[in-house]
Amino acid sequence: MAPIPEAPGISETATDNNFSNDEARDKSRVTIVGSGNWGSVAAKLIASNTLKLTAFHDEVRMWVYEETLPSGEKLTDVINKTNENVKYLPGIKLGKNVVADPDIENAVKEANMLVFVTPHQFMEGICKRLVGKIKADVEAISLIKGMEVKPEGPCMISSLISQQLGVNCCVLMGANIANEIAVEKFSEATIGYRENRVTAEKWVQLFYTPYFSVTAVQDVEGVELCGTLKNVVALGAGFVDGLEMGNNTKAAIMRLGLIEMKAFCKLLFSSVKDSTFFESCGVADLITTCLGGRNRKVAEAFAKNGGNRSFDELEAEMLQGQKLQGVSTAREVYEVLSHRGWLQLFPLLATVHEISIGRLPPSAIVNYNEPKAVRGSNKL
Ligand SMILES: NC(=O)C1=CN([C@@H]2O[C@H](COP(=O)(O)OP(=O)(O)OC[C@H]3O[C@@H](n4cnc5c(N)ncnc54)[C@H](O)[C@@H]3O)[C@@H](O)[C@H]2O)C=CC1
Ligand SMILES: O=C(CO)COP(=O)(O)O
Repeated sequence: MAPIPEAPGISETATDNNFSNDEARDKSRVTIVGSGNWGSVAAKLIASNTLKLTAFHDEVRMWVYEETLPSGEKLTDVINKTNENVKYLPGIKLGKNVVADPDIENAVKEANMLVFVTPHQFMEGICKRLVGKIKADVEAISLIKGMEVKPEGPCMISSLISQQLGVNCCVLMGANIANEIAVEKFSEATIGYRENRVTAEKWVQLFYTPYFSVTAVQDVEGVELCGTLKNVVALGAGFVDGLEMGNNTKAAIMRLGLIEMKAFCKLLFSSVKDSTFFESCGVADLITTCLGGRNRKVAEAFAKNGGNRSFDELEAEMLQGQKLQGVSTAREVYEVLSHRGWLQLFPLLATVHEISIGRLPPSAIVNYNEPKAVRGSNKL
């Protein structure tokens, strides 16, 4: 699939004030559900484009899971006063057209386009709260890296959104460490869409900037599973760093991880395309997360402490409210592997989970005496 031409209409510069009532009614309203580190950067990207593009209302609403700051002020009030998310993205102006809203129902009720970007463990509850509260023809996109495991099998977050809310849901994943994009360092991203290319093009328009290059591919499952699984491999990379095993070992983990990611994707969804692994959502996200992500960082500390301090404890201490996705994803992937009798086929993904729950020591990430991981992964 050829990339969609870069951000059609990106140079248009009209604002809401230039339009008649009819034209204003045709414009899409965007709401972001989530306001963490990546959620806030997504707000900045989108808000810079809604000001420029005639297809969108200027205002971008951002639902904030309300909390009280040490100063005693509400986070939402501070964001609206300073135009900064002082807790999750300090020092970065979001754009004056971003409005923080602690009331989720109010935040979504006028939206035509919903951008979901919360840690994946909160999405089931959020979807339940949104049933019957959104417009009938809403388009959604998920930036969330993770999945749920139900008795009937794994459920990707985009499917959860589609099923619970009855909406079409694209995904956007990629080598996107939020703090780097926040300071406008160049990154690429991949949008996965199911059938509607026109909608995918609208999402490309909404996100694209000269420093954020977005390509759309027709492979929702492949894009979303790559973004989800690389967080598990990144824990493995972090264990290697914590044990000071060096770059060659880390490269081996990334290579074996990519093989298992691809095999897992294809076993779950035969439609997943080989080419997706070469998009930003595939190999590039794997590399950046294994080099500079939060999952890597906390896993490094876990291994340095010999597995004696839990991930929950380290997450709370090191991330100040930001959330890891890899540990719960490793558990969810492990559940799928055990349930389907695939544990032997995915030694790296399985071992990461067993280390993270303390069943194996961090050094098991490369078990030289019993090189099962290497043999098993190469068979896939
Ligand atoms: N930060 C990054 O560099 C990137 C993150 N992502 C993905 O984006 C998703 C969201 O991550 P971030 O925006 O970084 O979030 P984060 O980890 O920075 O922040 C945690 C967020 O969860 C909220 N929260 C806490 N308790 C909650 C509850 N009970 N219900 C609802 N929300 C609650 C907090 O208010 C905060 O907004 C994740 O799936 C992550 O993997 C994807 C690409 C890059
Ligand atoms: O998904 C990410 C980069 O694309 C961020 O990964 P971490 O959550 O490990 O920081």
